Amino acid sequence: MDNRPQILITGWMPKEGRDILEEYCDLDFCNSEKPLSKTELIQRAKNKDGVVIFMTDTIDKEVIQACNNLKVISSFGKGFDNIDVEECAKRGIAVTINKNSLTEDTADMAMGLALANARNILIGDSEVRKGTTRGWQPKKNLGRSFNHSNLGIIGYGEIGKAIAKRAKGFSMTTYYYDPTVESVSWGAHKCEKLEEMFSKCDFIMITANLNKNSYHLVNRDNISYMKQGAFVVNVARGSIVDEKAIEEALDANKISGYASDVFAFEDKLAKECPQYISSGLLEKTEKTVFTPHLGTGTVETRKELSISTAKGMLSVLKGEETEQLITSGEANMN
Ligand SMILES: O=C(O)[C@H](O)CO
Repeated sequence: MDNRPQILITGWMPKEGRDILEEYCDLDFCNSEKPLSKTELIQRAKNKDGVVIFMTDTIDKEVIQACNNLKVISSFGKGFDNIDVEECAKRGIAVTINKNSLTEDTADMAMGLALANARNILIGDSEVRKGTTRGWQPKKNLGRSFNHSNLGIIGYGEIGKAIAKRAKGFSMTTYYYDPTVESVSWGAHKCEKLEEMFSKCDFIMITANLNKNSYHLVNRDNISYMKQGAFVVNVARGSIVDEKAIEEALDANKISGYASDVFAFEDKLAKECPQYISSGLLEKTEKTVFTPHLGTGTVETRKELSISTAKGMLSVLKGEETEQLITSGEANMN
């Protein structure tokens, strides 16, 4: 790097990553938790060599075309459904993501959501706080066992495998659906068809990338193959499920629960662009558990993400190889 590259960081990012970048680059750091508007984003990114972006930014064709000096976009995360990767590839802009930094915490979150949902942890918490319980009762709030159940994982990448590792500790039998992966790690059984997996599993966990193949992958048709009373857990992207179909399946008692950290309203790819979670889902407090995209929300993981994002960007700027690089919008499901 002859001249110091000019880098925009579009939002707040832990100091550790900024320090790494600052050694080699000049930073324009938006120290804010509120995403930049498209106009502000273009304004600040257009003369930069690199941009660190977050899942709340939309890097579409218009942004990419307006920033014709850009050499690298580094996402502070793993998902890249908010970036027009094909347009980047066409224009020779490198895109880096974080393949491993968030694996373990996201897998923990999936297990936590499943347990909270199936074991009525939030309902119990609410009763204790309201003083509407006498403590132990013989048949009130009975949940379903998580241990020794059948688990189905959609998307068997790093997060899927980290969930399967945890499932072993719960003595679960694990299946996965991922056409791009052949793996027997953690004793998981591959299912060629989603319907086949659905028909076997008590818990379904979604960890796949959102792209045009996985959009509404869990839909009205294939929910009908799910075991009566199954639980669905989503730590990937809201639009991988058809939220309306989930709502109907809960109403019909086809499934017992939906626990999700992610929502269609967050997704740039969502065709229907909902404003928020439907009131129909929100009202089902006994059957649903929701968290506001906290899968990577630990001090440790956010720090690790900042370091790894900075390193990914520097590798590109220095012309070094990095496994963080992605080149096509149709990368596999992991
Ligand atoms: O894809 C990701 O990186 C996460 O969902 C955002 O924290």
